[in-house]
Amino acid sequence: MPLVSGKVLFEKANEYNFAIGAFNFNNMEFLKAILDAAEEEQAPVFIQTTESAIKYAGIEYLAGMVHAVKDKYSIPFALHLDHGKHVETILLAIRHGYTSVMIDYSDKSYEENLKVTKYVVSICAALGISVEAELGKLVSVEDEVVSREEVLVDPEQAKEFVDRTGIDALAPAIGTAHGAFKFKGEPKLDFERLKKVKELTGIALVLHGASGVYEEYVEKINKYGGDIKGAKGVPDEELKKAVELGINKVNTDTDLRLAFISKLRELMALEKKVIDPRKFLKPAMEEVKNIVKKRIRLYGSQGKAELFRV
Ligand SMILES: O=C(CO)COP(=O)(O)O
Ligand SMILES: O=C[C@H](O)COP(=O)(O)O
Ligand SMILES: [Zn+2]
Ligand SMILES: [Zn+2]
Repeated sequence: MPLVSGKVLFEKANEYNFAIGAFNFNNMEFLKAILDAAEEEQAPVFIQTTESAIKYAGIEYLAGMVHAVKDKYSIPFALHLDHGKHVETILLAIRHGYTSVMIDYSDKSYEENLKVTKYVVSICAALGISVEAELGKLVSVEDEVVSREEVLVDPEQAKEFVDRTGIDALAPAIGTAHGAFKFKGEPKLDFERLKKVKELTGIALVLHGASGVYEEYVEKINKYGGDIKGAKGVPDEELKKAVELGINKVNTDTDLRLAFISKLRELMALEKKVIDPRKFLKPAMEEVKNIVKKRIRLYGSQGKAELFRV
């Protein structure tokens, strides 16, 4: 199956109540690991790049690789721009064949977010490209001086935002944060808020900052020379509940990084004579593939490629 619009993925996941994995990549190793894993699981998937990924590799490389390999895969997948902070990047992504974009004006005023998101939707709608936007701020609320009301999504405002912009998917801030240090104390997602947003909008919802930050990787990294003590993520049970309550796309980047780096650190520490990068990168890539498969099963999207073959 060729690249598909994110619209198709969002619609089906919303209709059938499951979540599609969205995984970030910056290079060939991650891209191949993600697509191979999704193919083996027969799961639809979003492969996504941030602006900093584009800065790192160049969009020609990132999009070029995707377009070069797309026909090798039978699963439906979308090439998505993650956290597009500038309209220029949205246009760049469109020119390079991205089939889905996120316009992230969540750190600007509500009115500005509304205006720019609406503009992006007007462009993308004509091209059949899906648009994701974000409301609220992705900070771990417990270590904020500000109150939950100030940083988390306001469900009534979410409804108005969705109605006025015509977006395909919304990322509501419900207490998760990006990176390996999400919570100081107990993980706490605001499920009541999530439920309300779903009830009021009915739209496909996206969970950012969803990585599990699994102990095995954190321990291995610390054991072989790293120092990420105190790293903590979203427990699998919480994530499952979020999916049950209406999350349809789950963004994971940190877990892939942890899987990759833990293997790399281990091998670099143990294999002192090896200088062929592939001897390190191949097992690290396998580790990424394993975590992607595990996450796909957790969201309930394994085998769901079937739904798209009509
Ligand atoms: O939200 C993300 C990318 O947009 C990634 O979140 P994690 O840092 O939890 O993997
Ligand atoms: O927001 C998502 C990422 O986890 C951060 O990615 P980045 O380092 O490519 O900007
Ligand atoms: Zn954001
Ligand atoms: Zn994110």
